[in-house]
Formats: sequence, C-alpha cells, structure tokens
Amino acid sequence: MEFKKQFFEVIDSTNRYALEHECAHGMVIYTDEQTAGIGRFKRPWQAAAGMNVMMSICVDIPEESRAVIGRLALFCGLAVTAALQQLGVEAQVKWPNDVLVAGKKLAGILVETRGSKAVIGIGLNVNQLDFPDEVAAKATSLALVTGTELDRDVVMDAVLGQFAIYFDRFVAGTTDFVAEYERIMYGLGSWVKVDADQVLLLGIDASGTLRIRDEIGMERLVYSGAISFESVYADML
Ligand SMILES: O=C(O)CCCC[C@@H]1SC[C@@H]2NC(=O)N[C@@H]21
Repeated sequence: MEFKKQFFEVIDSTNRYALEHECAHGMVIYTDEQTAGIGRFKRPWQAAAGMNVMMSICVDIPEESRAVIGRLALFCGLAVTAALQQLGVEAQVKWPNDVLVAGKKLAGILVETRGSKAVIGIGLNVNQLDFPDEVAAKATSLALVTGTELDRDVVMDAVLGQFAIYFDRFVAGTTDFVAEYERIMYGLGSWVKVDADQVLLLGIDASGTLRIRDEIGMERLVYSGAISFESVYADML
C-alpha cells in the first residue's frame, strides 16, 4: 500500500476532513493540532498541539470485505500495538481498539465508514507529558513510558508500515487475528461489568465481537456500543 501524506498545521478534525473530501485510498491526513478532534461515541479527542500523532488513513474497502467490516477496527488496534512493539513498547488492546500501556490509554482509534470508503483516525500520545485533570490518571504517552522524547515522524511511519501489513491481512479475510488479538487483550479472563451485569471476558469471535459469560453461565456476544467498562475500568477511561 502506497501512502500519500497531507499535512495541516491546524485543522478541526482530520477524520472530518478525510470523510468530507472522500480522500483516495492511501491518503493520510495528519496534523499538529486539532481544534475539534473526534473520539468514539462522539466524545471530544483532546491532545496537546505539536506533541502527538494525529492522523487519518483513508482506504477503499473491497466489496468482499464489507461483510466483515467490524473486524477492521480490531486490525487497526493490532497494527498500532505491532508498531509500538517495533519501538520497544509493549501495549495491550482494550476491546475494541483502545491501546493501553500499563493500563493507561496511549492511543485511540476511530474508524468511520462511508459507502465503500473507510477513514481510520489514530490519535497516539507521543511527547505529551501533562494531561488535563480529568484524564491525567488514565492517559499516558510514549515519552512518559519510555522516559525519552520521540520523533513523531518515526512513530507515524512505524504505524503506517504496520497498518499496510494489517490492512492486507484484513482484506485477505484471515481469521488468525483472533488468537493474536486475545494474546494482548486487556482484561481477558476477568470479571467486568456490562451495564448492570457482572460478566467474564472470554475473548472475541471471528467477526470481532466480544464474547462474554454471564453470572448464570450463559455465553453471549456483545456488539460494539452495547458494553460499558465504566464501573470496572473506571480508573482508566
Ligand atoms: O479513543 C477514541 O475515542 C478515538 C480517538 C481518535 C482520535 C483521532 S486523532 C486523529 C483523528 N481525527 C479525529 O478527529 N479523531 C481521530
């Protein structure tokens, strides 16, 4: 996959731009600063200017992959963790695709689709050392975990390199990502709360859906958005 990068010093949201401009396959919109960055569940994504990686990768989804589009978010989480491993940092994924180091959020990923196109927005904290009070206890950055300042271009290129590999695997339709994902899945085998229920996190299925067991021993699937980790993971959201 060939990437073509377009940089903005400041922009409202790279995902918004990429979606509105129906950017071509392989375009990467990136910026130093977002004034209205978007997170999952329409939450704001705030990141200090000039410190972090904020980018949106644009892809065309082949027709035969559209039925399994739910997997893409998980492949993206794996791509970011693989890039981090290349940089010497061991990370985990909190379903579906928050990237955590030592239980704190290092990167967030927002996959948005429109027709045959998908935009993968990645916010990865690189050199930010201070976070706003409301997230200070639950966020981290590469500089905080490694103790050194990193070159953001190196981090971005590592993520793009791994993304190219994982996107090919996504398109190839392989299901070997399930075991790989579960190896680094945060909270696997622990009891968490889903809505008011205590459930055991069992893993994911081949569509990327969460597998849980409830208190009476019934195994169930939980689809995106239906789960809330808040009560159990309150200290890291
Ligand atoms: O964890 C999340 O809620 C996902 C956060 C995604 C943030 C990135 S930063 C680059 C891209 N542009 C946006 O507006 N959002 C994504």
